[in-house]
Amino acid sequence: MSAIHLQNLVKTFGNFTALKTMDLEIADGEFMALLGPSGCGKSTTMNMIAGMEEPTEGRILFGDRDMTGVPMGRRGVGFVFQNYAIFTHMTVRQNLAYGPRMHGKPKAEIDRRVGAIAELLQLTPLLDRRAGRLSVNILQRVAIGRSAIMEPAIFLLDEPLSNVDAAFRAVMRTELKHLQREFRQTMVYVTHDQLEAMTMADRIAVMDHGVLQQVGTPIEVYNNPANVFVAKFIGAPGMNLIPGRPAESDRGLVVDLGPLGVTPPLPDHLAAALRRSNATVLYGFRPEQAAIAEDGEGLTLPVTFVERIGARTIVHMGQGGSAVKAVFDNNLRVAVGEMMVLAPDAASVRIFDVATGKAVGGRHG
Ligand SMILES: Nc1ncnc2c1ncn2[C@@H]1O[C@H](COP(=O)(O)OP(=O)(O)OP(=O)(O)O)[C@@H](O)[C@H]1O
Repeated sequence: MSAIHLQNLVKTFGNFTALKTMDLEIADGEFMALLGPSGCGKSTTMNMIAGMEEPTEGRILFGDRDMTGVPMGRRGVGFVFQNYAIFTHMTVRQNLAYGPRMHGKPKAEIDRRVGAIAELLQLTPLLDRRAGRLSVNILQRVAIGRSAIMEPAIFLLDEPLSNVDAAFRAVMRTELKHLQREFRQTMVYVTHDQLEAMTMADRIAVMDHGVLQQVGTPIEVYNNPANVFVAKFIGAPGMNLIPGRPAESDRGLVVDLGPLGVTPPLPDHLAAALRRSNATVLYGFRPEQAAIAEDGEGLTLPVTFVERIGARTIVHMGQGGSAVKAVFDNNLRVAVGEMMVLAPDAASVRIFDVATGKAVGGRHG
């Protein structure tokens, strides 16, 4: 039985539909990220799970219990928002102890829980400091601790790291994952940051414009995006997508990319799927999954920009409206204006139908 089951949820505000039929099952103990750009309906979904909003249509089940219409306070969920809610006149210890105290827990139990959660979130040295004097980073950590200390079976976090600085965010990604494993919680985590989703989540629900686009493990959504939106949104940089037409060659089916040349032959399953249609397609490959073609056979493009980011070099290429990026290590010597011949890794190539935006050829290995 799933811990949370969203059944055909719809949410409208007046005549605006923020969520168009969301159907999602979250397993017990699973870390599920709701990922998508601003305004895609992530928070609306989360607020309905928490009980802050009621769905216009559909049901929300926790286990086999229908929670639709049950007030927030009786759903037994922990909730952490982007903007931490902390009592600034209290110490960190008093903030952490607040929930268990309100629930009438015995002092020894409160002390034990405060000690454990402070240790987990590295707050032990700060326990007797007044919250009002602490940095935003630490306050968000206290806010997470204050919710986590209630040991909720379902823990909802809505962009909890968006106000903290980058270095601290990296630390917190590890700590939150650790926290979730420690307490074996079902965690639903809203973010627009694919790095957060990719590094922490067991599965990711990718959303756009109020529509669930794909649900899968981080590696599934990276390797096998269901459509063009997911292909572009996941990955940094996102997948290269070049318009072209399938064409027969003496070596098998290829894609004619116009001024960029002709691709290497497609793997059999893609060729078979494409032969059935005469569609215009997008030829997709990840910037990390292409090499410089030593034999000179591949997509030929002029270099327009070279970005050197520590260990990686991102080479931007472009011609006739097609922009392509490729990622190499930092040993690459290349200059703007040079022609580059790229050979995408055949097994990683993905094809999308231009008309529907959907991946062609089903799932890949
Ligand atoms: N109470 C409301 N009344 C009217 N429109 C709303 C309301 N709440 C949300 N919306 C609209 O619904 C859409 C989805 O909002 P939601 O907050 O769920 O998006 P989001 O994916 O969480 O984005 P963000 O990260 O920007 O919060 C947005 O267009 C938003 O303006």
